[in-house]
Amino acid sequence: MSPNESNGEPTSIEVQDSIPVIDYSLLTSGVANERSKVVQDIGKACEDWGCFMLVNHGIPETLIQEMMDLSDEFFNMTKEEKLEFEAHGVFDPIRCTSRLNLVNQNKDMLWRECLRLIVHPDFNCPKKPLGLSELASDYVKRTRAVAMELVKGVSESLGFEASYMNHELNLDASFQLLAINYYPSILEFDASLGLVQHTDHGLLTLLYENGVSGLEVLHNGKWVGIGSVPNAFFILSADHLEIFSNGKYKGKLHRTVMKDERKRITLVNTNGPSLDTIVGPSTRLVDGENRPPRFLPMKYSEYLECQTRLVTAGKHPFDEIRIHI
Ligand SMILES: O=C(O)CCC(=O)C(=O)O
Ligand SMILES: [Fe+2]
Repeated sequence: MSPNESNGEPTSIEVQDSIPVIDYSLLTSGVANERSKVVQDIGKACEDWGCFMLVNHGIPETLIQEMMDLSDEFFNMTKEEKLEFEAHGVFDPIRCTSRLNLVNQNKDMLWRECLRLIVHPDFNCPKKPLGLSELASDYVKRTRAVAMELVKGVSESLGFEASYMNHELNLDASFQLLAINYYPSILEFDASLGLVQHTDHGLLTLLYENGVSGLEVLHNGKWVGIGSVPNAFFILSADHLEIFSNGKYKGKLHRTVMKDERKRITLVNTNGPSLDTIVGPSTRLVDGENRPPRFLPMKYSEYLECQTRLVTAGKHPFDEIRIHI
C-alpha cells in the first residue's frame, strides 16, 4: 500500500517527463531576447507547475560530487560524534536530526537524517569531516548566486523590475539554509516514506540529489515522481513566493518516497527574505476590491517559529495567515 492510501489522499503516481526545464545560461547570457524568453518560461513554470529543472547552472559537477562524498562521510560518523550537533531550536546555526524512526499520524515509518545549517547571512558548518566547511562555504555561495539570479527572473516575470524583490525582501541579508538529507537504502531500513508532504518556507528551494530519485510533487491532484536528471537542480517555489505574489505562484507541495536500494542524499537550499522582513503580498499586486490581499503580513522569523510549532500539530502556517475571500 502506498503511504497515504489509508487516509484517502491522492495516490496515483506517474513519472513525469513534462516538468519544465529552464536553461540558466540563457538568463545570464546578456542577450536581451534570450532573457525575456526565459523569464517568460520561468513565470509559466512557476504558475503552471510551481517547480522546474534547472540546467546549465554553471556550478561545477566536481564540487557537487565532493559535497555528496563529504556529506556521506558526515552521516557515517558515529552517533556520539553527531550528538554534538543534536537539534534543539529552529534558529540553531547547526542542527542534526539523527536517525529518526518516526511514526506519523498515518503510522508511516520515516527515516531521514538531516544536517541543517544556517549559511547566510552568517555561515555555519561542522569542522568534521575535514574539508566539509570549506567546500560547503564555496557551494552555498554559488547556489545563493544562482538563487538570486532566479529571483530576479521571477521578479521580472511578475511584471516588476529585476531588483524589486531583492529590495522589498532585503535579500542582501537573505536567510539561507543548507539542509543535507540522508535516506538509507530500503534494504537497510524498510521505510518507504522518507519525508512527509510539505511546502518549504522562503522564496525558492534548490534541490540536488545524488542520482537516486524519490522526490514527488503534487500536480493536478496526483503525486508525480521526479526522475533524476544528471547535473540538474530541481527548483521548487515556496511559501513566501506565494505570499508575495498574492497567490499567483503557489508553494509547491512535495514529499520523499524511497523505492531504491541505494541510499539517497540530497543537498537542499532554502532561500528566504531577511529574518526581520515582514512579508505580505506585494503592494503592487493588491488594490482594493479587485485584487484583495490573500495573506496577512508576518515577520519571516515569526513564520519559521510558527511553522515549527504547527507542523507537529499537522497544520500549516497558512492556516494562520491566509485571508479567506
Ligand atoms: O530530500 C528530499 O527528497 C526532499 C527534501 C525536502 O523537501 C526538504 O529538505 O525540505
Ligand atoms: Fe522540502
